[in-house]
Amino acid sequence: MFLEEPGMAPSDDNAAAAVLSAQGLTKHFPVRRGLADLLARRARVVHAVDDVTLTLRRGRVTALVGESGSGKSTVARLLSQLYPRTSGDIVLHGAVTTVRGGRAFRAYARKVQMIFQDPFASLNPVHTIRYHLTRSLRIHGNGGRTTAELEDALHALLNRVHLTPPERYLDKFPHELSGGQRQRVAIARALGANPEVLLADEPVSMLDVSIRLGVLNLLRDLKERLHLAILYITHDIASARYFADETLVMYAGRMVEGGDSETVTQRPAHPYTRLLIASAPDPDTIQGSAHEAVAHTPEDRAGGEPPSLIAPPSGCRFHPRCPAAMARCTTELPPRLPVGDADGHWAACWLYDPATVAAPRPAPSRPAVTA
Ligand SMILES: Nc1ncnc2c1ncn2[C@@H]1O[C@H](COP(=O)(O)OP(=O)(O)OP(=O)(O)O)[C@@H](O)[C@H]1O
Repeated sequence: MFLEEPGMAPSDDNAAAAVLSAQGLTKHFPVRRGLADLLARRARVVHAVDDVTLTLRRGRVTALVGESGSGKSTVARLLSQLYPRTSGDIVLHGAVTTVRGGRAFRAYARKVQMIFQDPFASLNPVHTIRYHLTRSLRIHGNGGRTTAELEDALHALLNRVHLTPPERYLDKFPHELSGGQRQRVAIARALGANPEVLLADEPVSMLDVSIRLGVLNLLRDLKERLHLAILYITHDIASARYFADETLVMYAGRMVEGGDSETVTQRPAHPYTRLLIASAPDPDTIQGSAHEAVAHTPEDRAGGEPPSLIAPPSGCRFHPRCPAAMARCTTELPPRLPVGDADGHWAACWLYDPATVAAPRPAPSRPAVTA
């Protein structure tokens, strides 16, 4: 059997073991030069991802949350080594790993698999489910030596994603399945590699609301049974609370907050995380307020547009939209600062600098309206 049997609970130590991490991961995309650029002899770049550090652990889901264009998909593509990085390290089981196609990429992909947002586009319409899964099993050396072993492996994959009985699905074409079933096939195909890491880029955002929960529950089941390390990319912070152990928040290419999901979603510290939550209310009200200078008002929710990533704001990239911005936010990049007493909760925000806390409260940069 190439997949681990269910019911093998990992020890706490194993559950927390780091599998894949990013350290200072940075990706700048070159911008095609126009006449003005040529005359000025300048080469501009899109700062899609800057200095992202995160760790994916065995048997844990890490959510990466942020609005459209914040760099989430680029992080996933960097971690899957589909894109070369501008700088920073990707560390797999303690070793810095750089692969550029060929055999090394295949060996890497055996451990790190990606699931894409669109199950309609990710499966080839002219091939059956059997073809897609057989290909994955064979490429990764998990197809067995005989036809019977291959058939067993195919059945195991479909059982694993709860498409049962497998024979009902194996010879179907993608268009004969629903969106949720297709996404399950895409997940099964990823599992054909017997990976340790799943990078799931908005895996449910294109599915009907009614079937999203089923697919998230399946991913959770895989995390628990196969002890997968899962990166769950979403713009829906409420689903991160439900599904992820840890939540990381990105804004304009940078990580701005992180911690266990319950803390980040219920006691958000960074003004941007508060804005995200205010604009996508959780059914349970958000309790507590780490800093009362940030008002939850409709004005705050509507507060402006994400910045240009070609010329991102200096200092904290959120400062032009931030209701609590101070002078230093416009020039100094805030480091990760610990927040409150929840273990591991941090925010890249000067509000949590002990020097700021000790100083007299600054006036907000724009009028705060009391709700
Ligand atoms: N291949 C590319 N070339 C140039 N710019 C790119 C490329 N891919 C992404 N970008 C830019 O990088 C920034 C981050 O994009 P990315 O797709 O990673 O964000 P995202 O948070 O995943 O957004 P979405 O939820 O809409 O997918 C955006 O400004 C985007 O336009």
